[in-house]
Amino acid sequence: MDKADIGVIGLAVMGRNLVLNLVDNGFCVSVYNRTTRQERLLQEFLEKEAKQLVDAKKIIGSFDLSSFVINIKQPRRILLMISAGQPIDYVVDELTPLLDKGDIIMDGGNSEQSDTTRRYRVLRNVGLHFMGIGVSGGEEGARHGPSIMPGGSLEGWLHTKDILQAISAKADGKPCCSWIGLDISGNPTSSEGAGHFVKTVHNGIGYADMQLLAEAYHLMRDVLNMDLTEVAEAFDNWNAGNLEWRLLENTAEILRFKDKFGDHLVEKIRDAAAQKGTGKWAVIEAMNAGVPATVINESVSARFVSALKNDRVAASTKLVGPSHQKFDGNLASMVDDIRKAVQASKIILYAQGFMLLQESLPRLFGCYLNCADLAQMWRGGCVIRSTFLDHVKNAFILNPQLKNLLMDEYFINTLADFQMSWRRVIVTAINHGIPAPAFSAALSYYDSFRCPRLPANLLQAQRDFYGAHTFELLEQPGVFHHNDWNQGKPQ
Ligand SMILES: NC(=O)C1=CN([C@@H]2O[C@H](COP(=O)(O)OP(=O)(O)OC[C@H]3O[C@@H](n4cnc5c(N)ncnc54)[C@H](OP(=O)(O)O)[C@@H]3O)[C@@H](O)[C@H]2O)C=CC1
Ligand SMILES: O=C(CO)[C@H](O)[C@H](O)COP(=O)(O)O
Repeated sequence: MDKADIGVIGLAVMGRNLVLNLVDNGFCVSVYNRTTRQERLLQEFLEKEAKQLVDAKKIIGSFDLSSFVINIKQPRRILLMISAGQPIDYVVDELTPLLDKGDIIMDGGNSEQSDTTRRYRVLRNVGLHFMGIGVSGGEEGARHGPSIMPGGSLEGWLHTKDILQAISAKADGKPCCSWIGLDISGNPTSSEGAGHFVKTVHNGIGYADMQLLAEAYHLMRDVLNMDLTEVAEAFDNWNAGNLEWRLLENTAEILRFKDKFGDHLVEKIRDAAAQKGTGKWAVIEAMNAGVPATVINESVSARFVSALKNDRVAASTKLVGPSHQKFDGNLASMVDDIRKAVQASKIILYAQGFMLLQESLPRLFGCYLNCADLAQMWRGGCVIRSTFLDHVKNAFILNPQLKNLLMDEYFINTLADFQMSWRRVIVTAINHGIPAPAFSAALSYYDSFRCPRLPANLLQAQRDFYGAHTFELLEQPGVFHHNDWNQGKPQ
């Protein structure tokens, strides 16, 4: 029997679909799932999904790790699609003695960038190439073409590029998978945990994309009193307009979905959002980097607040909001204002996300990012894909040194056009006592960023008052002063 081109460990939702995708693309795959559920999962996979393939012989199942390894061509390319965290260390520890120098291990899960950097370094010392590759697109993406964000060992990439680009999504005929990590001259370089960091920020952006649509739905349902089918229609119209956005399309489908009782299922789902950690990691890194990623921050916090379901229900009987008012404006024009609030907030979100990436890659991994290439990578396959990314890509093509997307002409003009709608939406939300944390955080950032004189002079004076932390004068930047604010009086 021919040896496999690649091995995949982990046959849950992502792993099994990636295997099918690999076979569709002509690759022969060695597959393995660990002991506990191994027999059932592997047997089930081999007998059901794999059998339906035209070329089922291209899947070689193994019930032990050493046969799995022996069945792969050298240098071996092994993709881990298992739960992030300790399982990766367990499997890497088991695999390492079975491998030869020059073999490649790719972690396709949602691992934390610092873990990936640690594993990359340990494995490099024993002659193995480790790559952290962010994979996005869920089940459908894995099956038909995900967005893939590979980082880590450059040599590993040279041996896996053809496979990863073949199975990735394509946008405008180009693969949504290219190397993360450039040196100062723009040449590819090894990048430790950079691929997983990019995936983390991608997920943070995903949390905020979802939150913006959730806020739009909340306002339409509870202020505009729209039926969910009408909300779905509005989302479809936005999607058909200039906001072609997969999440919008999926959200409209969710809103329209009725259960066997003829009720909208979404209204029966407990309003307490879960999270596995990637959004939070993005916020933590933004804090470490000193980059204001306020829209992601509010989106992560909104999930935390939602999870306080019992406390919120109790508070709702005690804490008072504005008295109920009927919306007396023009419904169609408020729906359009909400669309513009979503789009304007999205611009702020992506400006913050790209700033976080540009600031963090050199600091954390000693490498740089081609932002236009990344926008292309996110253009297909992944959960945040939308035509909006074309504008992001164009902005970075026009100016590869662009530090903040808000300084791009297209975004300057769009924000100028949309800002009054955005303000009206937030005022309406406030007057009706409806939370709009992501819309509001985005607008506050916009107003702060365009404000030439913030009240931070007072913060500096306060710091100096209580802690002699010093301040600069407008006329003497770089020179630090301390003032005796209470002029010797005891405090
Ligand atoms: N689901 C999604 O939409 C997406 C998921 N991801 C990421 O991809 C990875 C895989 O996700 P998904 O397919 O959903 O599966 P899960 O995250 O549910 O992981 C299940 C797989 O991990 C294996 N596993 C768990 N613990 C161990 C261990 N200690 N040793 C060996 N194997 C172990 C399981 O084996 P067993 O069957 O024996 O329990 C199973 O194959 C995760 O990191 C996830 O965050 C990325 C993008 C999208
Ligand atoms: O990685 C993913 C998509 O690319 C995950 O599906 C998604 O982000 C899950 O995250 P959470 O459970 O925190 O909402």
